[in-house]
Amino acid sequence: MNIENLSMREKSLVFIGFMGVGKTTVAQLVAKKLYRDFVDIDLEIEREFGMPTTDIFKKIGERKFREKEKEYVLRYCKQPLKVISLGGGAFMQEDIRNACLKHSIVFYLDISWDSWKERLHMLVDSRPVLQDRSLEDIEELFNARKSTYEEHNSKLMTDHFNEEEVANYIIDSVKLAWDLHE
Ligand SMILES: Nc1ncnc2c1ncn2[C@@H]1O[C@H](COP(=O)(O)OP(=O)(O)OP(=O)(O)O)[C@@H](O)[C@H]1O
Ligand SMILES: O=C(O)C1=C[C@@H](O)[C@@H](O)[C@H](O)C1
Ligand SMILES: [Mg+2]
Repeated sequence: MNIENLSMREKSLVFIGFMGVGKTTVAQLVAKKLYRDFVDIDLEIEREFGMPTTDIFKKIGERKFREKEKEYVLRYCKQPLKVISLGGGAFMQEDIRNACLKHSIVFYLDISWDSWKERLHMLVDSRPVLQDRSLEDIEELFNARKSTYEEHNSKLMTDHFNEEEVANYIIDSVKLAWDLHE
């Protein structure tokens, strides 16, 4: 497969955004509705190491996690017909951004800080980056990452939509893009 020549319809869909915004949940739904393979980069890394992300960070280190993250994203984003959810920090790596923007269609799921902080209690145990940080520090990280996520092909503010509504919106906008580029 010549990856340089993927058509708009063949390109994989990649979800980016802050941790807990719903990338994994929505990507899984979108994959199902479009009959595509779903790939979650965090899950791929966890499978390889045989342990949850929190343990990978503790026992092997964030650096190795980030290397693996890059390896998996660069591999999958070039393949056709996948729906891929990235980890919340993946897009901070320039090589990942460049590869995704070149080979796939990048959807940025955004959320306001006020809505996001209501989810913190559900996330903290499984997201090592949130552990041992004050709410102020987390808000700073949330704001600091925003400008990097702004390098996308399409964006949705998800505050007032449930998972199903977000997935349906994405599918409608993907279909529109396919039609426009035909
Ligand atoms: N639109 C939504 N409205 C309300 N809750 C949502 C929505 N989307 C996802 N959630 C919930 O938020 C939590 C986090 O979602 P999810 O794991 O999909 O986030 P994520 O973006 O993949 O995070 P990470 O970057 O850490 O992988 C889940 O409990 C999920 O059910
Ligand atoms: O935002 C982040 O830096 C992270 C988000 C998660 O998806 C995982 O990739 C990991 O916990 C790091
Ligand atoms: Mg996820």
